[in-house]
Amino acid sequence: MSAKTTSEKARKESTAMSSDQPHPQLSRRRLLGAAGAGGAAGLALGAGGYALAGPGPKQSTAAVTPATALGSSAVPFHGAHQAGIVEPMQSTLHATAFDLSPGIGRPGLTALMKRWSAAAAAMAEGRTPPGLTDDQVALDAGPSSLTVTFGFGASVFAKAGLAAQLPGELAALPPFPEDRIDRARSDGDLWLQVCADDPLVAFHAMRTLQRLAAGQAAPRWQMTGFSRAPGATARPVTGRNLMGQIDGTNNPKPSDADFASRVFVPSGGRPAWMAGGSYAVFRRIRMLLDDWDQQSLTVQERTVGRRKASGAPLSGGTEATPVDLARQNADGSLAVPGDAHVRVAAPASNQGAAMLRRGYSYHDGLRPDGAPDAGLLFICFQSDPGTGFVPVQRKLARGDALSRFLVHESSGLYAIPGGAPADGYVGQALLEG
Ligand SMILES: C=CC1=C(C)c2cc3[nH]c(cc4nc(cc5[nH]c(cc1n2)c(C)c5CCC(=O)O)C(CCC(=O)O)=C4C)c(C)c3C=C
Ligand SMILES: [Fe+2]
Repeated sequence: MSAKTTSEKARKESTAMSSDQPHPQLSRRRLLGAAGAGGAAGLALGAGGYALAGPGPKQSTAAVTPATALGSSAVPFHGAHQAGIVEPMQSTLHATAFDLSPGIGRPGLTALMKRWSAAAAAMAEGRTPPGLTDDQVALDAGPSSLTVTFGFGASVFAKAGLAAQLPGELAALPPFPEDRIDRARSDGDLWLQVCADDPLVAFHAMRTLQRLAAGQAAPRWQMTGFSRAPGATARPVTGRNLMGQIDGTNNPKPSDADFASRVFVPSGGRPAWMAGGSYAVFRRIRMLLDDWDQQSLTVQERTVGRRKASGAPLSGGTEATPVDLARQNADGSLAVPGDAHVRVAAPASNQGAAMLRRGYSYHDGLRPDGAPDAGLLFICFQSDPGTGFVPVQRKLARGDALSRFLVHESSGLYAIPGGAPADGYVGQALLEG
């Protein structure tokens, strides 16, 4: 099987982030060959010791032979969808927004997307990207499941002379009650989500892409997030957020019949250049952890609607048991309280609205009052934010018990084009359409 076929097949087989089973998505990650240059075959074991199928990607002579399965694990850059959406979350995130430099226009944006795509593809295989003297920050490491996901903000379309191509789905998010959005740390013409299982690999990729943009796009804001390190738990489990909750259980799963239509714009959808793409909502949500930590376990569990230790719904069962929103306690009260987060956010409470969440924790030290500047870099992907994030957040902002412990501080909405073809670049259908 060719590397391309392997990559496309693996993408189709991708599944959602949370599971208490060995993660099927790990089959999409491949080990770079240990034999060095020239496209050596993939190794037999993947991250966590799961079997991996197919040959490894070709390596240039500049490729490093990594020491461990974690470092060797590679996620293909090319495919029908961009990488970094359905893959299991890596442990480090850099989210960066850029603004185009004045006068760059469509030719400059096209050149930048070509350069960025070539660099991301090379780094995803553990190769030094073309066009730069490498800073050697990741010199000793393999790709460590590096993914780079590119997005276009609404503001880039007019700047690039592409106003007619602006999707209606990129209309500004409405203001939500209690929002405290810092516009300087929001929006942006371009958005990059860089994720990897090694912090130095993630930093190197983010920094390399920033250097490649010099003169054409300048960083507007940059944030760093973290998730669980691979291997920290005895078996793959759903991650926890900084409030201590198991977070990600009820994400849409690729095995759901409507998964693709919820997350991706179909081929034949509008606009045509977004086929295979998605829309990402980004929110920096600070947690009032000092207040949260003062609540009893009972209050904390009733706030979310799930047990803190196990993630099981208050209506009973285990983490995997569907939430029974109708279930009553012996005294006739609702087992899952009326304002519990899982009730208010559930598709059943929002005309079926759903999104694929892929958020990362952040911790940026202390605020002036001594409270932790910490929370969740909430990221979600959906085929239409108007039937995903927007109605759910509208409802949460009005009547969610968890919102009393949260402050939304920055916000962004980005069109995530479909994946780059093997010989192409991300955004090609827009920029050459
Ligand atoms: C607008 C969408 C959402 C925002 C913003 C949001 C913030 C947020 N959520 C948690 C913690 C949990 N969320 C959980 C479930 C859950 N959350 C949303 C949406 C938003 N959350 C949805 C659609 C769901 C699934 C609801 C369902 O169908 O059951 C959970 C429970 C476990 C899980 O299913 O993932 C937790 C815990 C935090 C801490 C937070 C902001 C910081
Ligand atoms: Fe949530």
